[in-house]
This record gives sequence, C-alpha cells and structure tokens, in this order.
Amino acid sequence: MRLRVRLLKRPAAADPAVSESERRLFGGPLRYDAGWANHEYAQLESRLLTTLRSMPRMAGGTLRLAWDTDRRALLTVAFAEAGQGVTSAAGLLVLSRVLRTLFGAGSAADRLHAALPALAAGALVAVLGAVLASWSTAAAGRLEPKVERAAHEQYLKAAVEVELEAIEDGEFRRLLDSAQWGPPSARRTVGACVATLGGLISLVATAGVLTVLHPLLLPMLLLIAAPRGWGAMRVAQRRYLSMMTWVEHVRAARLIGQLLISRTSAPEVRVHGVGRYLLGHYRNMAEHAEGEATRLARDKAATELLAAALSGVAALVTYTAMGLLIVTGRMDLAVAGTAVIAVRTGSASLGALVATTNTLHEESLYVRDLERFVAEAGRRAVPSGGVPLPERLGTLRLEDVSFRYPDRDEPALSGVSLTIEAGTVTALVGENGSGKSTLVKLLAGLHLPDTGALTWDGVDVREADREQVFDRVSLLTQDFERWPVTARTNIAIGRPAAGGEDGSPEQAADVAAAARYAGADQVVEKLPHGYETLLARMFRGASELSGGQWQKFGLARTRFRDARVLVVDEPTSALDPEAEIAAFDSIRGLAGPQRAVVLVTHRMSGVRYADVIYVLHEGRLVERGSHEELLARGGRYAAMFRIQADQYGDGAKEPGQGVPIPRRAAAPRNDPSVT
Ligand SMILES: Nc1ncnc2c1ncn2[C@@H]1O[C@H](COP(=O)(O)OP(=O)(O)OP(=O)(O)O)[C@@H](O)[C@H]1O
Repeated sequence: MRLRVRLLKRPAAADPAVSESERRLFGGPLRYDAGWANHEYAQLESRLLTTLRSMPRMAGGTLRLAWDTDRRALLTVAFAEAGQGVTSAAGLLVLSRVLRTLFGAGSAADRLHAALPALAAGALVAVLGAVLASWSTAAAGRLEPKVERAAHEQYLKAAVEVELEAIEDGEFRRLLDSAQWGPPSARRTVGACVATLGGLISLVATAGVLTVLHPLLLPMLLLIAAPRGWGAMRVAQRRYLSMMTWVEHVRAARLIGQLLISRTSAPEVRVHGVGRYLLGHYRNMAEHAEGEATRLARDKAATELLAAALSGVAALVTYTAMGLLIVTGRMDLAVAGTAVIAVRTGSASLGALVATTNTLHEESLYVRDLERFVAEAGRRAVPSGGVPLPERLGTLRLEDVSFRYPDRDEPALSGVSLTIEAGTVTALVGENGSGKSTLVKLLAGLHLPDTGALTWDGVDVREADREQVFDRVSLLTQDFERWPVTARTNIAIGRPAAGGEDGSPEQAADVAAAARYAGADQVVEKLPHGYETLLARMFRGASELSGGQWQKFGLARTRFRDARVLVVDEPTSALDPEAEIAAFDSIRGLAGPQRAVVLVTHRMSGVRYADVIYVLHEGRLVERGSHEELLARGGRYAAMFRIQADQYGDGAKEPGQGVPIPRRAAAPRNDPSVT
C-alpha cells in the first residue's frame, strides 16, 4: 500500500516536515536524544563572520592533535600552502610583466623576444606552484589518517577507562554517542584547514598584487566576488536547514531498513507479514526525503543564478570602469589584462573559501564533542594507583553497605553486611530486582558503595588499587560477552595474554584444561576447525554456538582466568538439566583455599550445597544460613525453594513443611486464549 505523503508547511528550523509514516510508526520525527543532534540546530545560527571569528578556536584542537601526531607533516603542509600563495602572487606579477612587454612598442617578433625571460619565469613559477601543491597533498594525505587514528584512540581509551557508573549514566552515554563522530571529523577538519589556509593565502596574495597594480582594483574584485560569496554562503545555510529535515527522514528510513534485514526480526518479518508493512513505510519516507532533495536542488539553482546575475552586473560595472580608466589613460592596458585574470582567480578563491569555512565549521562541531567527552571521561575515570591488596585472599567484608543508582530514588542495596571467606561457596538468592547483580558489581569493584565499607582483607575498596581489585575478580554473568573471535581466544581472553604469551604451548595447554573442566572441549571437537574456529555468525566460515554451548565457554573462560574471587551470576540459565548439574558441580569445584566463589542463581537446586546462602529482598539481606538452616526457618528461602520443588512434585519431601507453598493457578476453563 502506498501511503500518502503529507507535506507540511515549508521546513523550518524548529518544525521539520514529518511524513505520515514517521507519525504512525514513531509518533513524530525520529530525533536522537544525542549531543550531535543539537548541531543541526546550532549550524543554522552560523553566519560567515561568526564562523570566521570562531575558526581558530574550532580548528585549534585538531591542529594540536596534528602537531602531536606528525608535526613534520603539519609544518610541510603549512609551508607548501604558504608557498603556493607566494607563487600565485608571483605568477600574477610575471603575467603583468609579460602583458606589459607584449603591449609595448616594437615589432611583434621583438616584443615576443623581449617577453621570453618573463615567460620562462612564469613557467618556473607555475612548476614550483605545482610541486608545492603535490607536496602539500602528500603531507596532508599522511597527516589526515594519523590524526583520525590518534583521535579514535583518544576516544576509545577514554571510554574504557571510565567507571561503569559513567557508562550507565544517560548523560554520559549521550556524550559518548556524540563523540564517536569526532575522529572522522578530525580527519576532515585537517583537510578543511588546509583548504581554508590555501584559499586565504591565495586570496591575500591576489589582493596584494591587485593593490600593487592599481588601488582601484581591489574594491573591484570585492564587487565581483561578493555576490558569489553570498550565494555560496546562502546555499550552505539552506543545506544545513534542509539537512535538519532530511537527516530525520534518513534516520527513520535507515532504522526501518535495518529492521527489515535484521536477523532477530526475520521470523516476524516473514510470518506476521511485517516485511510488506515496513517496506511501504520505507518507500513513503524515502519519497519524502527525495522531495526535500528536489526542493533543495531548485533552491540552490535559483540562488546560484541570482548570484551569477549580480556578479555579472558587478563585472559589467567593473569592466566599464576599467575601460574608462584605460581610455582616459589612468590605467595601463597590460595592468587591466592582469586585473581581469586576477579578479577571476580571486572571486573563485573567495567562493571556495566560503565553502571550506563552512565545512570547517561543521566538522569542528563534532571534534568539539570529542574534546568535551575526553575531558569528562578524564574526570570520571577509574582512579589509578592506591593501597595494594594483600597477596593472599582471606576475607571480603561488606559492612552496612548501601548503594543507589544515580537515576533511581530508591537504593538498590541498603545496609548490607556479609562476609565472603576464601575456600567457600557463597550463594546470593532473591526475587527479581532484589539487588543480587548490584551486589555482584560491588564485589567486582565495578561500583563503589555510597555508604558503609567493602574491604579486601581490611583494605577499603575506595582506597585500594582498583587495578588489583579487578585483577583478583573473575566475573561470569548471564549475558557475558560472546567475543567474535576464535574458540581458543574466547577462552584465553579471560586473562588476556601479555605480548608473546599469546599462542604459546603453555597457554594452549591451559585453554584445553579450562575447556575440559567446563565441558567446552566436547563442543570444540565438533567445530570445523577446532579451537581455531571463528565464533561469529556474521563472518564467512564462522560457526555459531547455542546458548548452552556458549555458557560452557563462559565457564571455561572463568576457569582460565583463575582469579581469587569468582563471581558467577546466573550461569546455567541456557543449560539442559544434565549440563546444569555438571556446571554447578564445576562451579563448586572452583572454590579452593585461596579462592572464593560467589554464586547468583534462581535455580534453587544449584544453591543447596553452598556453604552459606544470603537471601536478598528489596535491597536488604533478610536471611542467612545453610540450605538446611534456611529451610528449617521456614522463611523466604524455604518458600522459594518449595515453589520450585513443587513444580517437580517433590516439594513435600523437603523439610520445613510448615511453609505455605503457593500453587500455580489453573487456567480458567472459559479462557479464550486456551484452546
Ligand atoms: N544500571 C542500572 N541503573 C539503574 N537501576 C538499576 C540498574 N541496574 C539495576 N537497577 C535497579 O536496581 C535494583 C536491583 O537490581 P539488580 O539487577 O541488582 O537485581 P537482581 O536481584 O539482580 O535482579 P534479577 O534477578 O532480575 O537479575 C532494581 O530495582 C533495578 O531496577
């Protein structure tokens, strides 16, 4: 079905046109709540003079980066661009000399002969200009990718060093999102800086030559060039204005395109017929965007025609004035010839300068986002250094710990006190949202307590060397990372090897041992290239694992990491019953004299053999004890255990019979959903 495109009133800054499809699917234009989205509006405010004034500040960050990355290339570009300005000025002066000689007295052969040295000098200047231009191109070509790489590294390094809290903070994420456009923009800023510098120098050189030739020529140049400059500026501003409307259609259409081809939506796209539905909306939005592009093209054509007409009138006035000056003997014919060429070169330079200034302005907005992000990330980075932790692990203690996520009113943990001893298995249980995963993140050093204390053998985690805290923890969560790398690296990445250890026979043996421990070796045996099989469904020749097979890899990675404290959060959700029993056995086996295991799970069968079980409820610890003790108490734990046991029909065999066991409600007979 083709949907009607409803064009609203002409696009304006604050009220872009919205297609019927966007209204229906997204309830309006699809605007990102991201920093860079603001630029679309900021750009509209830009004017040439404002842009020119803020240019040094805008380009400053990128130039500093270029200076740090390859100062030789930067200086070469600057020198070559300045040199080109000088050669273009020299070229004009030589041209003036040639014309003067050619228009002078004597026979044609004599005049031509007399002009030969100047012609030779002109050729030399032209060759020099070309050499300088290619020198600048080569140096800029070397500099640009280096600047992009340096900016990207700066971005990634800043991102990995911040506290987890910052990553979970919406404001910071927006900054992170907007800053990702910074590195490619830094690269383009280098190009725009070079072009702007070149344009400026050549303009100044041309203006200088014209002033030397005749004082009236410079105002004449400005008169001819001004309309074209105005036209270029106006077209650029209209483009910004249009981009604001256009970008939203493109964004919406792109989202729909992704939904149509995504793997996760593929079943519904086919079975529910969502494909045809979304395709119709895609066409509608694309047509809307095409309409905007057509409008823009018409606008541009009209503006350029007007600018050309104004420029033509200005040229007519200028050349008439020049003719009068020649006729009245106040201007030499040779000077006039040079001036005509200089005026043409100068107006072209001015037009190009306006365009490159606009590009510079546009790109530098994204670079500024990157700079803001790097500064903010520095403020929110995990502090380096601190009190070293004891070599041997004794006790991890939480005393009256509370923690609240910044965007929540209620604390996720309140007044939690517990102890984790080396050589034990500690289980954390509780209903959804009771605070188990939050507690795990605190234990891993990912979050710091708001109040109370978390100590590693007496060292408060706030003062401890966080690098060491991370080093002593192994974290296996339900959504652990399925790295798109080989099976071997997927296990070995548990403790990324330093330099030469990667791929060593010792490492291979450790990987194999860890895989055997977790039962992942049987999975590897069936892979086409064994440990060298790439586990990434999106690449050619790669294999994909099932959820349960991945969990075995997760456990193998944890085993390989061999840390002091193993934190395992819902490790068996995708395992079949047999594999689940084996996995819980393996996890229990990981506890050793110097190692503690903290297990979070909703599978009550997996926690019954833990040395100590803590029950969390709404962020508070409500029960503590062994499986038997807690069942005998008949509290929350006993209720949870018996609900699960009851599903298998053996709840009555457990102690703690006094606990009321909620039964699953039977579906009403007349429920229309039950057939
Ligand atoms: N990143 C976060 N930002 C804000 N609130 C969060 C965040 N993570 C968890 N919460 C909130 O903190 C509380 C505790 O969540 P937590 O994930 O620790 O519970 P849980 O016991 O692990 O739950 P589940 O059994 O469902 O995994 C919940 O109210 C949850 O909504």
